[in-house]
Amino acid sequence: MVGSINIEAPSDLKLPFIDLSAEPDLKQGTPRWDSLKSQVRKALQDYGCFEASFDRVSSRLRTDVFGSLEDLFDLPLPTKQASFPPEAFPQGYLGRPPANPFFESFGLNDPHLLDVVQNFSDRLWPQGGNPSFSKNVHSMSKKVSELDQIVRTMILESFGLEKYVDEHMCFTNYHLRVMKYEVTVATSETALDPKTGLKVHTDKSMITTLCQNEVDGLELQNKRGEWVKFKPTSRSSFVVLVGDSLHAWLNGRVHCPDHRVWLCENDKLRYSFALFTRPKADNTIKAPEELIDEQHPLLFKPFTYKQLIASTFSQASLKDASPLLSSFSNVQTQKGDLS
Ligand SMILES: O=C(O)CCC(=O)C(=O)O
Ligand SMILES: [Fe+2]
Repeated sequence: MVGSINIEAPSDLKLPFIDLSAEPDLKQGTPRWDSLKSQVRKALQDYGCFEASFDRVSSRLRTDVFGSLEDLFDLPLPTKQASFPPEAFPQGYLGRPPANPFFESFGLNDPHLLDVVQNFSDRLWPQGGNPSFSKNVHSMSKKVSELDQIVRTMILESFGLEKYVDEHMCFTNYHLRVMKYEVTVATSETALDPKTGLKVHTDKSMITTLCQNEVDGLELQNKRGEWVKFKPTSRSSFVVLVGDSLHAWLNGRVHCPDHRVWLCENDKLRYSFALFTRPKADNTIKAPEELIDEQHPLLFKPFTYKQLIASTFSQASLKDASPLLSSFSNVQTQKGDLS
């Protein structure tokens, strides 16, 4: 929820760092798995997020993905705009919000499926697509979806909810958003802070898994209200964060962090890649009975993801947010809105 924004907050706090590398042997039931799942639970209770190292994504793939994103955003504006019809929203080119002309993004559903990414690339590069773009973005999305599934399995196990793991995996789908942030000097016409990136928001997803090029800027608020600047421990890591849907499904057991992007390096472009694990639109988010008792009364009446998005939309301040941001990111969802 939006609190007062303390820009001068101490910046020496770090996100918890959890090594989810496959080696040595990341298997359910091993002592390493059990120790990692406790770390994940603790991080999500305190911060609602953590930095994950995940060696299934090589540094080569990561470099290639960000190269592909540069190719994508460098396409001529009419090509980007014509790539998807407006009714495909939130897929395709999402433009530059009037309130923040230094930010642009694309969306794509099911990016872990190769034919979906190939179709996207055929639309953007009509002369034969862009095979390396498709290969890189598909491969990254697939591996990040594996990271999401490891994390969700750990979360459910850590709350004694292992019987719901299969159901949980079928309950959701994936949406990719890729973003470019330009840093520029504010002018009197734009009256924007030059460091504006992305306003404070919570994600509506279950889980969001993020990575960025070498330009930092993400800041997150822990449960004590302290802002933590994300300063990666490893340049090849990911940020895993809890969205409103998981917060509600776990009946408030984990923190759902407000976060924003606040650019500090004035001469560099920032690119980010975010895989949102979202409930399917008509699925009902209802906390399992194991998490409801006298000490933990039900916090949210059951709601569908579609209702969550609609409720967010209805509160949107459309004058200063793009349709994308107002529907998916930049408007807060108070507990009461869902009840
Ligand atoms: O670019 C980033 O690092 C964060 C993006 C984000 O918070 C979002 O798209 O919801
Ligand atoms: Fe976000």
